[in-house]
Amino acid sequence: MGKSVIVRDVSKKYKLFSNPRERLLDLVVPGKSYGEDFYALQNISFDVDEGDIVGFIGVNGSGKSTLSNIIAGVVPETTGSVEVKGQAALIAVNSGLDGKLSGRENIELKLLMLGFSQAEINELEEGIIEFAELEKFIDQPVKSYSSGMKSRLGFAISVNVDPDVLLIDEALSVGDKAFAEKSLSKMYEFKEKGKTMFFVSHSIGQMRKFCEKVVWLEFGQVKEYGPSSEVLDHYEEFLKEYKQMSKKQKQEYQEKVIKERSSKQAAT
Ligand SMILES: Nc1ncnc2c1ncn2[C@@H]1O[C@H](COP(=O)(O)OP(=O)(O)OP(=O)(O)O)[C@@H](O)[C@H]1O
Repeated sequence: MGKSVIVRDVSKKYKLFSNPRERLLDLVVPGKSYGEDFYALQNISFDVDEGDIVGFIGVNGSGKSTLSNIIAGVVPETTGSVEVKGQAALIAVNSGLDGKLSGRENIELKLLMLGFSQAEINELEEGIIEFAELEKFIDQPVKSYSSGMKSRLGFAISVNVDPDVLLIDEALSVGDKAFAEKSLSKMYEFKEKGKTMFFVSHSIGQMRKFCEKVVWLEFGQVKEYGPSSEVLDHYEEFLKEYKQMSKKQKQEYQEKVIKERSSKQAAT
């Protein structure tokens, strides 16, 4: 079996500004940099085989969504590289939908951007609307949709384009149970077809059931990558302690992890 996704030394740097003025100065003053560099991801590397189902876990702010967005090609990496064999599609709450456009227009726009012809779009459109259960609302602007409706639309588009790599970012946590079950069975269908999938969730139970491997991200770095049962056992142990921490202790813990990581990087 070949490699499906190769992530090499990927870092994502954001600039953090303490006020709007600083952001503006950074934009307009030539040759000077304002704000503070912040690495949402730092030197991430791992490989995924074709047909693997990989979960991303980690506490809030660990970089799970940033990494999914980079693999999907929605957000560019600052340094490093990501190779994806075939086409990747991301399903995330609110991702890639334009609120001003109707549901139907969003479907058409997304498919056009993915390179489908008008004839192919016509063929796919009704199936997507039906899967999303949005027949009555499909010509309303997406900004009037509930988060569950948006998530159903995003899910329906992404699974119906039949991508080689599917990334699902918390999309099953919103919306109703019946749709979540329908989505899950679609995901099992993908699994049967041997597609590569990434799954971001805070639900360890869902992840145990569905994922074979898990990447545990800790504030921008890979803490562990391996068979899901093993990594999830370790993560659960960690969470027990982490949940006991006060807000201040959590902050200090995060700062310590980032500091250690940065000094390790500086030393290499
Ligand atoms: N556009 C941005 N500008 C600045 N910082 C950002 C931006 N996007 C994300 N970040 C920061 O990067 C870090 C990682 O965010 P990310 O959303 O990837 O984490 P996550 O693990 O998905 O979190 P959660 O579980 O809360 O969804 C966070 O500290 C976040 O504040």
